[in-house]
Amino acid sequence: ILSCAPKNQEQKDEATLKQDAKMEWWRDARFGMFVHWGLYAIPAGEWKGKEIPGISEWIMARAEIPVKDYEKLTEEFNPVKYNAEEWVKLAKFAGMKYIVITSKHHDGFAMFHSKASPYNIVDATPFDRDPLKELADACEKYGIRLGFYYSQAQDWHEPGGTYYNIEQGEPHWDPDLKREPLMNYINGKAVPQVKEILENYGGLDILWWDTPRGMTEEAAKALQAEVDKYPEMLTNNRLYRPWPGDFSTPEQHVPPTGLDYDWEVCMTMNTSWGYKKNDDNWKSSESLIRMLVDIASKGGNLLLNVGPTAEGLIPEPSVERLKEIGQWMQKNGESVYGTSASPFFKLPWGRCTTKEAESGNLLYLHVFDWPRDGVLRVPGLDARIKDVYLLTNKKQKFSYKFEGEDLLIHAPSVIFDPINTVVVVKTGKKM
Ligand SMILES: C[C@@H]1O[C@@H](Oc2ccc([N+](=O)[O-])cc2)[C@@H](O)[C@H](O)[C@@H]1O
Repeated sequence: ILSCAPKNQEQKDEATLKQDAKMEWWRDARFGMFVHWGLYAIPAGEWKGKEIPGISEWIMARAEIPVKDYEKLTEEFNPVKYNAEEWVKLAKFAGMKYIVITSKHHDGFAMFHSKASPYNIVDATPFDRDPLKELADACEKYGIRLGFYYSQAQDWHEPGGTYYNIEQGEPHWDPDLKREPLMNYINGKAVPQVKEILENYGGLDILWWDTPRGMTEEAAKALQAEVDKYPEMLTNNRLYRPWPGDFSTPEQHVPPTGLDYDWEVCMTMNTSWGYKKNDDNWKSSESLIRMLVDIASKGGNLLLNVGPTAEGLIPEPSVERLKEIGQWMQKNGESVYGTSASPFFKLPWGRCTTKEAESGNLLYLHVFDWPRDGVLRVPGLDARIKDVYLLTNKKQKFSYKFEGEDLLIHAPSVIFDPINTVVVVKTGKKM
């Protein structure tokens, strides 16, 4: 018998209640936009006319491009079609509640105005605007929370920065980049830049570190000291392997049974995070909607990625999918936002999310495939049923009966949403 009543407050200790308060907006949000944007959008997966395999934001490493050659990309980076409000409005229409953008990725280039390093978009390119300042203003205007991704360890531009095979003692691919101790880079660039992004953009809601490769406790402590000045800001689990942060970050996969702490899946819509012109391995909007519901039914968040072009435009296939996701979320968002995980282990026809209602609970049954016999079986539901209706048309009621502990819902012949039909079961306390 599954009681879907959440653990009551008094059982929770002080620290847990504090963390719950800190995580509440994020847990309710469930859905955010990840943005990988930088110099790598220019080569877009090709170098000297050759297709470079793998994710495009790693082209400098994959193609072993010397720093002085990669730096030349700054001369032609001028995203004049960039319109922060367009991005934010698109995210908002899709039903996303927060945006996390790459302020600096592993290539070391800052997508914000940085006094700590001249290798930044305002001082090193013809584009004399700070795109992250404009994004922060647009997020403020449209009520979207904002986070910055910052590659704290890997920095392929700096002598002290780490790189992917440093832990194996391999040399950096650019022999001209004389190695220096990590703390030179941490104290000389990373800490000053983290100060800048935490102070100069209206206060961030999330700092999304990546990756702990080559990090030391000393370096992590130096960076964490800056974060501690913003106790309400969330951070992920990628600063320093032993430190969990506020949430974990499964990459490109959904944990089969969820995780028993806060977690957020980051996922591409195609294969590469950064813009890659020949990467057309696009996931369908149907699979992306069902993925969001699957993740919410297991108590997690989805951070869905876009890789804008060097002109500053979100690729059309991404725009199309975000609009289709938005059409579904406009009608069914109630069954995702502010919900908790399913009380059921596995449901043959779909997924379930729950929400506490004034006098009982709401079960949102997400029907991916309606049973051919027209009967929806909800196994082992120990609750008094108050109502069963279609989320998108509350007047559309469903008849039901119990067969033992299983609730059987009978579906009259109505047009269902082939992507995902949400049937709401309102339960009350057992008499
Ligand atoms: C979101 C992605 O994050 C990292 O890639 C990772 C990081 C961690 C794992 N991991 O822990 O499996 C895998 C890829 C980055 O290297 C990549 O470019 C992108 O930004």
